Amino acid sequence: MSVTVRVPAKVNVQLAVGAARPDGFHDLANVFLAVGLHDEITVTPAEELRVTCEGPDADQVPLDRTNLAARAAIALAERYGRSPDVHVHIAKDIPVAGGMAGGSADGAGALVACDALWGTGASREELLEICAELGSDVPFSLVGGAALGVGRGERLTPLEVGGSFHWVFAMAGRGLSTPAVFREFDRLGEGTDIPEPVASQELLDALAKGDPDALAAAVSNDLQPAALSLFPELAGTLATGRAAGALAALVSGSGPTTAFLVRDPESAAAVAQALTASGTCRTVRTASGPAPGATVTRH
Ligand SMILES: C[C@](O)(CO)[C@H](O)COP(=O)(O)OP(=O)(O)OC[C@H]1O[C@@H](n2ccc(N)nc2=O)[C@H](O)[C@@H]1O
Ligand SMILES: Nc1ncnc2c1ncn2[C@@H]1O[C@H](COP(=O)(O)OP(=O)(O)OP(=O)(O)O)[C@@H](O)[C@H]1O
Repeated sequence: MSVTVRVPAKVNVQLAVGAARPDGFHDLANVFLAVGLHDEITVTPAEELRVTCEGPDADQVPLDRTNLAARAAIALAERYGRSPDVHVHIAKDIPVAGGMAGGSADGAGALVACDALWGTGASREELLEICAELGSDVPFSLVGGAALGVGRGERLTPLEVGGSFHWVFAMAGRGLSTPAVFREFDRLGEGTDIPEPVASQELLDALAKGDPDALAAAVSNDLQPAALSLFPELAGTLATGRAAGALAALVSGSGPTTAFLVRDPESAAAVAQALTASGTCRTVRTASGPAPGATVTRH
């Protein structure tokens, strides 16, 4: 018997970042949109907890107990006083260390899968609490759709979205460490007054209307200057997508994946082709959002 769960990647259509808190984290106004790029997590009863991974980036995924999927299984097992002895298999399509919440997706997926396999009957609130302990992005990977995250990004309010938005994503040749990007944000902001992060009303209205032009005018990412400072070549990728007709071009979360909002699938194909031809990125993918959160696909 095994359970398979499908979990989406995310792009941050707004990422407003406040000053560093005493605990080292930053308060955020984080507007998440789940997009149709997925990891699939399968859990099967086993002699002991073990993790395997397949996919283009599999060699970069830790297979020990630091893997977020393993940590999720352990956290749920501890809460229910049982052993976490499962084989967790990750079919990985979300780029690793790409700013698209790949590890977080696997954490949320393993949690939902183990919950179903073990029949723990945990409430949604309990699962979200465990997600928040695992990482700031993990609760959103569970709920999907679109949501505003405040605090570290873990306190979510679901958002209404009036249509589907089309995106092109350019994956870079190497990853960026999320803590390093936040540290660079702190360094670049030294000596300046950093305002409280707030969600943009224009952006929320654009999402609610499903209006890509209005969304393009409102997207923002306060981590982008820090990501570009650590990875200057991304500027060329952003310029290539803009020149090919993207309505907006931005770094996804902490990067280095770059995200291009486009009007329709035809425009997506043109932008994807230009990015591929430019040789400024490793892989190019198209996807649309919102996409549903962690979903059991086989039980
Ligand atoms: C950049 C984003 O992906 C945007 O959605 C998230 O804010 C990062 O979420 P995540 O990868 O789940 O991050 P966590 O595992 O919670 O934290 C990793 C590290 O990122 C930094 N971090 C993360 C979230 C936050 N609100 N402030 C931070 O400063 C901290 O250095 C932390 O040690
Ligand atoms: N299941 C997992 N998949 C990928 N990386 C994992 C996983 N578990 C732990 N990690 C570790 O987490 C690091 C960050 O990987 P991840 O793919 O989650 O980054 P990310 O997508 O940039 O995250 P975010 O967008 O949430 O900031 C990796 O370099 C790896 O060492």
